[in-house]
Amino acid sequence: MEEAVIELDELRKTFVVRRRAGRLKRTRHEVHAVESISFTVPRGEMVGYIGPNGAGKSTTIKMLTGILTPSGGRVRVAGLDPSRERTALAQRIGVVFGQRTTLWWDLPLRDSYQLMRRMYRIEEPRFRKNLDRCVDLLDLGALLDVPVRQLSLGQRMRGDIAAALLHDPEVLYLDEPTIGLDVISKAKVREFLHDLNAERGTTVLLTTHDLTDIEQLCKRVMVIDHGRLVYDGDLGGLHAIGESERTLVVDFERELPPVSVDGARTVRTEGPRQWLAFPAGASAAPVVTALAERYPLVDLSVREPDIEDVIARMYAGA
Ligand SMILES: Nc1ncnc2c1ncn2[C@@H]1O[C@H](COP(=O)(O)OP(=O)(O)OP(=O)(O)O)[C@@H](O)[C@H]1O
Repeated sequence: MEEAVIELDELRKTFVVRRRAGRLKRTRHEVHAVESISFTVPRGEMVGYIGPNGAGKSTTIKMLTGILTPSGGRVRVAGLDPSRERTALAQRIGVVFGQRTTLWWDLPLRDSYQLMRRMYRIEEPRFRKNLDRCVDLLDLGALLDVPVRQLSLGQRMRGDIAAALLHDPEVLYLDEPTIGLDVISKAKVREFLHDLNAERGTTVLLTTHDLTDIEQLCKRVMVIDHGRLVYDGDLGGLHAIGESERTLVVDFERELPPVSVDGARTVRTEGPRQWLAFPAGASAAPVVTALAERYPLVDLSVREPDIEDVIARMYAGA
């Protein structure tokens, strides 16, 4: 059997919050952020961990890193109990939060990496090797002497990914690694993660709102909602359950009544622009051909369903 690197067994986290109720009174509420989640991730797998806002994703990741202590259940990462053995675990995992940086704002990237080397006690040859590899594959050469605050979001994200990998972690948690990035930066980050997983066998748990990240990187996706695991399988299966749709955004030469073509339906019109929905599993080509034959097209683009949409449909169909 494949070795499990991440193991969760009926893991729970409840927060107690006190709210003001009147001038002096405070009432006590329990927030069940994670309610009995169980799953395992074998070594070398790259898994998507998705769900709507407030579903419990960050709380799970915080328990996997040891930042938060579970209220119940069991968690093991690389054979360690994260909250009890947090220091030992830190040597085995890497974490990247898209919305925050672990780098020193006023220091050049190079100096941040030196500080990481000391914090993680990485021997010089290993540090050199890993840094050279990241600099090469993430295109960081020209940025090493730039203070972090002067980097663009995409450059900073690449810098953060490198920082998380200098100590050769077996497991990498990525929380929204492509958020706010342009198309080229997204592609660069995805290609790097793909190669990292393929070449080094790093186990990756990826949280994202961008379904294309999952499509391009993960065979397996887990969906969490209201603190519970509601799906564990491949993305195709998720689309099938949710009967999700992609949207063709079409600009015509002039304002038209809602157009009609086989395989798609107009869901919105605004001036010369119309939005046509079609099944996510189908090709856009026949719809585009039919449109081009019958209507004066100026431009078009395809919009992927977002995760909220897929999950909402999953419930609607259930
Ligand atoms: N420290 C805390 N104290 C009280 N409630 C909390 C705390 N942290 C999270 N929560 C609550 O727990 C629930 C799950 O939050 P969590 O941040 O894990 O969701 P998420 O899936 O990561 O959401 P997002 O996609 O918005 O980041 C939410 O209802 C949130 O308000």
